[in-house]
Amino acid sequence: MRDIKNREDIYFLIDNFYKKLLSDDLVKHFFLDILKQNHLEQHLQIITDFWNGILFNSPDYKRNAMQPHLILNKSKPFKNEHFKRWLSHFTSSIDENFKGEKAEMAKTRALSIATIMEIKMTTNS
Ligand code: HEM
Repeated sequence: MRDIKNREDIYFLIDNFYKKLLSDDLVKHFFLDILKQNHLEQHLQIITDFWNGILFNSPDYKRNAMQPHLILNKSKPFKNEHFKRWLSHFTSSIDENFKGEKAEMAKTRALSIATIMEIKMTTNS
């Protein structure tokens, strides 16, 4: 198995990750608006840009990743079990396909951002 090496690999990873999220009854309700509006492809590209920035310092993602979650949390509360499931799908999507320094970096960063996100949600709601 090889490491994540470019944007194409990240897209492959994210596409795989979202297949797991969208077929999981515990978390799929968060994504229904995206599906309803037919925005899945656009969303996957945004998430790919985000990770391309984290792993390869690409400047393409210039938005605020925290904001849409804080807004969504008001109508669809995020609980610890959702974060745990999100992280487990993210981690398994990586482990099933990639191995190496970037693969480890992605898992570590996902855990730290998810932890911060969860804290922000419980202090803002
Ligand atoms: C329970 C866990 C999570 C769920 C259910 C979730 C769900 C979502 C949903 C539904 C959106 C679209 C929001 C919108 O456009 O209105 C979104 C956007 C996004 N999420 Fe998450 N998310 C979770 C955790 C995370 C974590 C931990 C990260 C980062 C490591 C992350 C990164 C992003 C990014 C970059 C966007 C795009 C924001 C933008 O529009 O610029 N998410 N997420």
